[in-house]
Amino acid sequence: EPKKKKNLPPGPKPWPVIGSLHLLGQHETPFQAFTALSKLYGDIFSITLGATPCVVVNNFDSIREVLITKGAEFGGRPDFMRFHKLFGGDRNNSLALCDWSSLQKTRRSIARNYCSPKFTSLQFDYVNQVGCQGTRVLLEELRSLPEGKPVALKPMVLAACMNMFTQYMCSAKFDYRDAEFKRTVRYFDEIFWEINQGYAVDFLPWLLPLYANHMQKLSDWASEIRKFILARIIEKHRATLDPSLPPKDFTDALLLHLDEDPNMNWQHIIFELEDFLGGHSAVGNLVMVALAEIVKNPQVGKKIQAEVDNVTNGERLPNLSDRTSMPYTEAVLWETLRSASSPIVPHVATAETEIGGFTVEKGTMVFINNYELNVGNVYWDKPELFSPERFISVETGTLVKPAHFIPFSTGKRTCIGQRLVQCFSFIIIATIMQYFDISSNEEINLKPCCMAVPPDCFEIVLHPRNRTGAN
Ligand code: HEM
Repeated sequence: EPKKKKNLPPGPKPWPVIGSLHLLGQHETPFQAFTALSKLYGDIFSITLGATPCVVVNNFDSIREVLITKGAEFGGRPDFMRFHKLFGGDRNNSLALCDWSSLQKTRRSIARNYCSPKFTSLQFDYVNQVGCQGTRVLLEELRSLPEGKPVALKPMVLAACMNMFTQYMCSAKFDYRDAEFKRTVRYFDEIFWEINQGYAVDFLPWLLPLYANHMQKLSDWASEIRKFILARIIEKHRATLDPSLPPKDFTDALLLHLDEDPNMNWQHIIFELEDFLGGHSAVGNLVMVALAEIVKNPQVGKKIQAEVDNVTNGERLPNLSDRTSMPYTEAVLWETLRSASSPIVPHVATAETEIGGFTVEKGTMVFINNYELNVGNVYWDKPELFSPERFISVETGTLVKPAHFIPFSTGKRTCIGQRLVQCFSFIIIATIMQYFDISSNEEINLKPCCMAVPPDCFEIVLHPRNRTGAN
């Protein structure tokens, strides 16, 4: 049988050594550069970055083909040095940065129960309880601050999120003033900011010596975090674990699995827990971006307040059972996810395959241009506006999610934490807005294509609301 001729996607001709990396530098972010290049070369184009062959997919049909129809052929992840540094020298220790494997299948299935609780389950009630408790502590902290002064809200929001995660997954919580806890939350946030940046060194490994200090910092942060988790969380669990009882939390479930499954080792357990606890940084950063949008768009804050006042009658704090009656608040979170447009982790083709009829060779890195899905004129009316109303049906007043809106990706490597994100961020935003009007004395600049704000970011001014009849 004659060999079929390869029909590779069109794209810019690479230069020696750097490939087409310079083209990405012509825009504020690589994803904006991808959109510009797609106008020249089409929705599926190839580009060489350093020496790495890549394909960029820019429209919903081809994105669906990569993530769903052919998800099994695009289950790999890129081999960036930074990823190895963060995970004890091997990125396959990480749930999000590993290649697909049967180990990954096991790890995802242990996590699913805890991180994607069904809405009617006991687990879900527990998420609600933990989220409300954690938010009450945050509220007390915020109410004790001097009124009308700018405050660094981020460390407090992150501490609240971390306590929700440690309480939910490890039955442990910590004082905001506990120095080791504070430091751990800070290191997690440094790492979250870090993995949200793109670096030329990812594609030009020979630059590595120049980044020696930076890489060392990454390893150090990760090992400090590991020490905290071992000393302050795992040791106690191990001492009290009773294998004859059902696991009381995610940590127990992981430890029990260690005894039962020969494919799991001690390293896997620690890293899996670390990965999931790290999810609190994503929630905290999302909350900060949502607060920034509320400051920039004061009418949004007023509408959240009207909704939460109406639902709680000013007599109690909001909780997850209010979500269905608070579509606007929920829509603010969706609109935050849309406008921030956090990148989807690149996938890698594990075999030769095709996208939209174009050949994609084994080992090709595939970038999903979800920036285009989130802000393209083809998909949205006035995409540049922050308008939560776009997610609310005019006829029914309920939430509607367009199929092309996939902030957590889709398919076999879709985000495992999305339910927790939606639950915890809802309670925090609804509660803060119930108690405070917020503003800022500085101009807040948010980076496009990024859900992260820097560890030391903008300050917020909290003005207690005049809520007559409220407690
Ligand atoms: C604002 C918050 C978050 C956003 C926007 C987000 C988004 C995403 C996206 C786009 C992916 C990539 C999926 C793909 O490659 O196709 C992903 C993967 C993942 N996310 Fe999230 N995520 C968030 C928070 C969380 C949290 C809180 C957790 C943990 C509790 C979490 C756990 C994971 C894991 C484990 C993966 C890797 C799945 C795999 O590769 O098999 N995420 N997330």
